[in-house]
Amino acid sequence: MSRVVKLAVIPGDGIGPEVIAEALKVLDAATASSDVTIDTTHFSLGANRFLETGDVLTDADLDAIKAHDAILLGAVGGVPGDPRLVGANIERGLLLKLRFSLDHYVNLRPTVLFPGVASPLANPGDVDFVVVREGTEGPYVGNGGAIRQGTPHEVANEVSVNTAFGVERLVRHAFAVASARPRKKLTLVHKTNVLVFSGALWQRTVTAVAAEFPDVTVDYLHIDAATIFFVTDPARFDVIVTDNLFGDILTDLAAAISGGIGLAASGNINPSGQFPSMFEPIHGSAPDIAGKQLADPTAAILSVALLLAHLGLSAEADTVNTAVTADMAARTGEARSTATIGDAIAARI
Ligand SMILES: NC(=O)c1ccc[n+]([C@@H]2O[C@H](COP(=O)([O-])OP(=O)(O)OC[C@H]3O[C@@H](n4cnc5c(N)ncnc54)[C@H](O)[C@@H]3O)[C@@H](O)[C@H]2O)c1
Ligand SMILES: CC(C)[C@H](C(=O)O)[C@@H](O)C(=O)O
Ligand SMILES: [Mg+2]
Repeated sequence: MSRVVKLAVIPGDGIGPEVIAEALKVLDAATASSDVTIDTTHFSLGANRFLETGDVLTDADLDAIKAHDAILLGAVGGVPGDPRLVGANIERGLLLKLRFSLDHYVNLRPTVLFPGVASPLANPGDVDFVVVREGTEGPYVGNGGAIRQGTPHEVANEVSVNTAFGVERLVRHAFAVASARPRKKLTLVHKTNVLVFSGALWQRTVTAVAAEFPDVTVDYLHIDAATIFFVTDPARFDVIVTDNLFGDILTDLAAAISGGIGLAASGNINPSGQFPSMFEPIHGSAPDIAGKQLADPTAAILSVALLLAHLGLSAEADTVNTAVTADMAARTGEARSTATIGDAIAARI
C-alpha cells in the first residue's frame, strides 16, 4: 500500500520560491518510482504576504501546518532595512514562531566539502562535520526590552535564556549523533570564560551526559577560537554542539568554507515527532539576486534529502544525495541558472 506524506511547503520570499521549485522537482523525481506519495500544501507566508494582508502567521496557519508530516521552507524576509517591514518582525513572527511552536529544539546543520567543490581555503582537508545548534532558546527567545529608547540614555537588553531542560535534551541528542558517526567526536563550542552562568550549565551538562556515551571523545573550544579552526583546520571537527546564536553564525561560516551558502542545508527537528520537523536551506531570501534565476538551489535540494531521511525514506534520500554529489563533481565553474541546476540534478535520479 502506498504511503502518503503530507508536506507543508512554504516557498517564502525572494529566492525562496525559485529554489523550492527545484527542490520539489527533485523530490518528485526521487519519489516517482517509490511507493510514497507526497501530498503538498502550499502556504503563502512571508514578507510579501505581510505587505499584501498585514498577516505574518495566524493561528489558523499554524494549526494547518501542524496537520502535516513535515515542512519544506525556502526563505522568508525582505530587503534588510525595508521601512515597510519595520515592526513586522517576519523572522521572529514567522520563522522563529514556527521553530518555537513546533519545538524544533535540534537545528541540524551538516557541512560536507563535496568532491569537486572548491573551498576558499587552500588546504581544507576532509571537511565533514555537523553542527547541532540549539533551536528554541538563547537570545532568540525574545526576552528583552529597551528603556529610554531613542535617547542618549537608552538601555537595550536581549537576554540569553538557557534552561537545564533545554540544554540537556539538545546535548543528549548531539551525543547520539556523534555516537552514530565513525569518528565519534563531539566539540562543545561556547564562551565559558565570559558567559559564566550559561557556559557553566552547558559545560556541566556535556560532562554529565558524556558518561552515558563512553565511546564519544569530548572536546571544548571557545567560540572565537572555533572560528580560527574553521578556517585553519576544519577537518578536526566531527559534531559540534552549541547554542542558538553561536550556531547561527558558525553555520554561515561553515557554508562559506565548504563551497558557499547556496550548498548548505538544514533541518529543524522535533525529535519526539509530536510536531512536524522543518527543512530549509541555511541561506535567506537573498533580495540582491531574487527573480534572476541566479540562486543555487542545491541547499534546498539537500534539505529535501534531510527531509526524506528524517521520514525514514533512506533509499530516496540516498538517491538525492547521490545525484547532488554527481552534479557537484561535474560542475565546471560555468554559470547555470537555478532551473538548469534543478533539472540537471533531477535528471540524474
Ligand atoms: N531561513 C530564512 O528564512 C532566513 C535565513 C537567513 C536570512 N533570512 C532573511 O533573508 C533576508 C536576506 O538576508 P541576508 O542578506 O542577511 O542573507 P542571505 O542568506 O539571504 O544572503 C547573503 C548573501 O548570500 C547570497 N546567497 C544566499 N543564498 C544564495 C543561493 N542559494 N545561491 C547563491 N547565493 C546566495 C546572497 O545573494 C547574498 O549575497 C533578510 O530579510 C533575512 O532576515 C531568512
Ligand atoms: C532569519 C534568522 C531568524 C535565522 C536564524 O538566525 O536562525 C537564519 O539566519 C538562519 O540561520 O536560519
Ligand atoms: Mg543564519
